[in-house]
Order: sequence, then C-alpha cells, then structure tokens
Amino acid sequence: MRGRPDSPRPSLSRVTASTSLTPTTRYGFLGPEGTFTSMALDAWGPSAQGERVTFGSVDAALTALRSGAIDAAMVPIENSVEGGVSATLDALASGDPLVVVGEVLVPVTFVLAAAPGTTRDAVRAVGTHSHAWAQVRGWIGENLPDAVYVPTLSTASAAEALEQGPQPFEAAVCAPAAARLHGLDVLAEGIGDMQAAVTRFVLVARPGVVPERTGADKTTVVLFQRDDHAGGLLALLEQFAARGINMTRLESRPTKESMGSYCFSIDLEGHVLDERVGEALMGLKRICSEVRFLGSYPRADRQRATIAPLTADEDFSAARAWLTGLRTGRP
Ligand SMILES: O=C(O)C(=O)C[C@]1(C(=O)O)C=C[C@@H](O)C=C1
Repeated sequence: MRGRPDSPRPSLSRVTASTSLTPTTRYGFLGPEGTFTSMALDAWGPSAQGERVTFGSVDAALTALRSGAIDAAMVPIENSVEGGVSATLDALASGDPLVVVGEVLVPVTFVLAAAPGTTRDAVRAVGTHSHAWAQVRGWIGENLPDAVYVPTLSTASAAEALEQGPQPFEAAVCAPAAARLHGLDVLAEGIGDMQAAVTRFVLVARPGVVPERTGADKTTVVLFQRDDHAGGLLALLEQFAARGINMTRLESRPTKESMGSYCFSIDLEGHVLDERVGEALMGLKRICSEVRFLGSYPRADRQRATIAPLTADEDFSAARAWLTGLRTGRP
C-alpha cells in the first residue's frame, strides 16, 4: 500500500469492463439525480443506454440487486478523506454473493446551498449525507460554528428537499450540480476540508462473467480467519507478500457475530487470472474459514501492476511444469 499520496488528484475517470451488462441493464444508485453516486454512474459509459433506478440507501440498492429487480448497482466504497464506506463494505461482506465489475473515481467538491434569498446568517441547521458532513466539518466549525447537523439520505436529497419548501434545515451541503438542478443559491463553494477529495465508486453485479484481464486490474476479497491467534493477520498477508502482490486497501470490519471478531476487506493489485493472484487465493482458501471473492476488475486509473521479479505467469507455469515432471517420473 502507498503511504503518502504522491500523485495529483485524478479527473473523473471511468473504466468500462466487458461483462454481461448490456444497453438494457437496469442500474441502481443512491438518488436522487445530482448525488455524487449519480455522477459516478454518468461516468460509467455503458449506463448511458440503460435504465436508471434511484434508491434511498446503498443497502436498498444492493437488496434490489440481489433480488433481481435491477442488474447492477453503483455504490461508494472508499473516500480519500473518510476512508472505507462501512455500509457498502458490510453489505458486500455478507448475504448472497455479489461481485465488483468496475470502478469509477469522482472528485468530490461541496457547496453550501440554500433556497433563493437565504443569507448565510439565516442558516441554523445544515442537511446532508453523513459522509459529506464528515468532509466539511472543519469549514462548518469555522464559518457556521453553531449550525446543527441534520442527516439526510444523500447530498442531493437535501438539495431537492430545499426546493420543495421549508425543512428542518436552511442549507444543504451538496455537489454544485445538485444546487443547480434544484435552483438553489450557492452561499459558499469549495467548502470541503480537503480540496483534493476523491470518492471511489464500484459497479456491483450478481456473479457471472469475470471482466477481462487488462494488466491494470484490482481484485477485492474479504477474509475470515478460522480462529484468533498471534500472527493470524500476518499469515494472511504473507500470502500476498510471498507472491509480490501489492495491496491498495486493507480494512478490518466487525463480523458482528461477537465482540472482537473481525474480518479483513482487501483490495489488491492484479486479476484472479494472474497466476500470482490465483496462487495467493488458494493459499488463503487453505488457511481461512471463508474467502469471499468480490471480483477482479479494471482499475479506473489504468495503472499497471508492477510485477516483482520471479512472480510473472511464466515463472509460476515453469514451476508447475517442474512439479508435474517430478510427479510423473519425468523430471
Ligand atoms: O450523497 C451523495 O451524494 C452520495 O453519492 C454519497 C456519498 C458517500 O456515501 O460517500 C458519496 C460521495 C461523497 O463522499 C459524499 C456522499
């Protein structure tokens, strides 16, 4: 994993994957139009011809996906300021299997917006999504120190509500596009505490076709340990280290079964069709109580994996051919 960021903020970027998704695919997302999630879906090329279905939460979208009511769902999974999106990580770690088929990076810019004519002095309460609130806390603390926070289902639902009439909040924290869409006045722009904030979204589908290997891929897994013992996490990570596999995200999440019981949600560089990734997954399958495979998919930044010496596909094939020779008496 990388320590400090050393690359500039990405522009909105997408990757389309060759999957079973077609122009008639029904895409679910956290609505209404104007959310950052809707922008992620806009950036997902093939969605242009599909049907767009809005939901009030990530859980509702994933439940609809599992039931077959929609074919794919765009959900936030990671934010450069707030870290992993727990609602998404937890919903993917349990229940009927779902897989990630692609990812989109969306730069996140917030405005403070209100019904026309509202002044900043009149703002006593602010409505927005909890993740957005966490990203503007510093600005609010300095500029509206007495403002009360009112949680809403999304940033755009706060903006939409203000257009409809008086609410328990006078202003919304939302994307500039949502303020425009709902005819709101922008009272302040660029109010995010980190100007370079980016949210990573993933397109999730029911298991089917695995997106093609591109050489610039990620694989997401959730690992459940058999038991709690000293060095348990190290044993899991060794499976990656021994095969030269870099991780891009590692988080522990409670399994919710008992106090102190955690699983590990991991993104790694590479595709399940890469020999080194396949071998690592087999190693994990041996030592974990469950390895939940959440998909291999093209990276949004198209950054190719660095293949460490002696971990290329040919190195694994040569070693396997050698073992076959030994086993068949023809070394
Ligand atoms: O409310 C929205 O606009 C969303 O798309 C949700 C969401 C999130 O869940 O993190 C997406 C991106 C931003 O980081 C803030 C909120």
